Amino acid sequence: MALTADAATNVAHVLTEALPYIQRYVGRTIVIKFGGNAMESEDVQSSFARDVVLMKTVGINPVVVHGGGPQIGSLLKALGKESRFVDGLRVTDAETMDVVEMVLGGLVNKQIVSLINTHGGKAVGLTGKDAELIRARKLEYSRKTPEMDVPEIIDLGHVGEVASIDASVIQMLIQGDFIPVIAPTGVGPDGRAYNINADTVAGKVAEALRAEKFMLLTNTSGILDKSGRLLTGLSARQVDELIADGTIYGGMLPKVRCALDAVRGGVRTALILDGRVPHSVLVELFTDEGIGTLIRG
Ligand SMILES: Nc1ncnc2c1ncn2[C@@H]1O[C@H](COP(=O)(O)OP(=O)(O)O)[C@@H](O)[C@H]1O
Ligand SMILES: CC(=O)N[C@@H](CCC(=O)OP(=O)(O)O)C(=O)O
Repeated sequence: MALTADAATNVAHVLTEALPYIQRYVGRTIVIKFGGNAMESEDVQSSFARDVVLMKTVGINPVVVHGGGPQIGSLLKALGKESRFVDGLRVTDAETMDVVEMVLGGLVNKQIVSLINTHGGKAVGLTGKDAELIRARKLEYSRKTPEMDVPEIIDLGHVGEVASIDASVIQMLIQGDFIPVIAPTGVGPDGRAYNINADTVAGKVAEALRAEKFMLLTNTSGILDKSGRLLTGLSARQVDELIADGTIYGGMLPKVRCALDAVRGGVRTALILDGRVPHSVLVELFTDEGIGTLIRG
């Protein structure tokens, strides 16, 4: 059945609105962090994969870094192990580290790779161990509240921080028209695996690639204020205030911190947006309105 004249005008409007954005982003790299919470529905995974393939098809270079926190939690639970978090970071003993590698590098990574390929893309899955893409060291974690005289040191086990990113393998894949899909596990100097927060890895990858845009897809419409309203744009100072008064907490902490680091490290824009909304990546990239919270340096 043919479109009505009104519907045809709407379709034409959407397509032409996208043109200047496509022209702006052609040849540029966009790093997308796909969070474990956002990826829980099959529809969302599928629409995400289509968006990524569409980007690549029009000449943009998407690089995917995924999470998988809830998926790690489910397997740990099935194995009778409890998950414990400190400020959004999973306390990772040796057994947990094995599960993290299995779930992130195996299950979740291959699921995303396979979906992108089903939609006509050429995705290649990597962990930090592949070509030593993500070199890591143990994260020495400490925190201090106003009531404490000295900072409290907390041993998070096999949790790492990024020492360096070797972007050469990613660049090679981009040039070969592949879509890199990266799991956030790092490798230490002794070959040991480290569990790194996926937001942190994605931010460092975006910096190393000097990405045009860094998009963090999560399970809220962006950063919300105390009454649940979306904050559409935040400066570094506003972020500090929202952390200090407890509005930003838990899993949102690594997200805002790495978004800030990324924009300070040369990424043009960082955004936190709702990955549960189908095609949120395309709406953000190709429409005048955009969605989510924009983080400024
Ligand atoms: N100010 C805030 N606005 C929105 N979400 C927040 C805020 N502070 C904390 N959060 C929490 O952060 C969560 C997102 O982080 P996380 O669960 O780690 O997601 P992901 O799996 O996508 O990385 C939200 O679901 C919410 O519970
Ligand atoms: C150290 C640490 O906390 N690592 C995370 C890695 C996965 C992740 O970050 O996944 P999401 O993006 O889905 O939360 C974890 O073990 O859950």
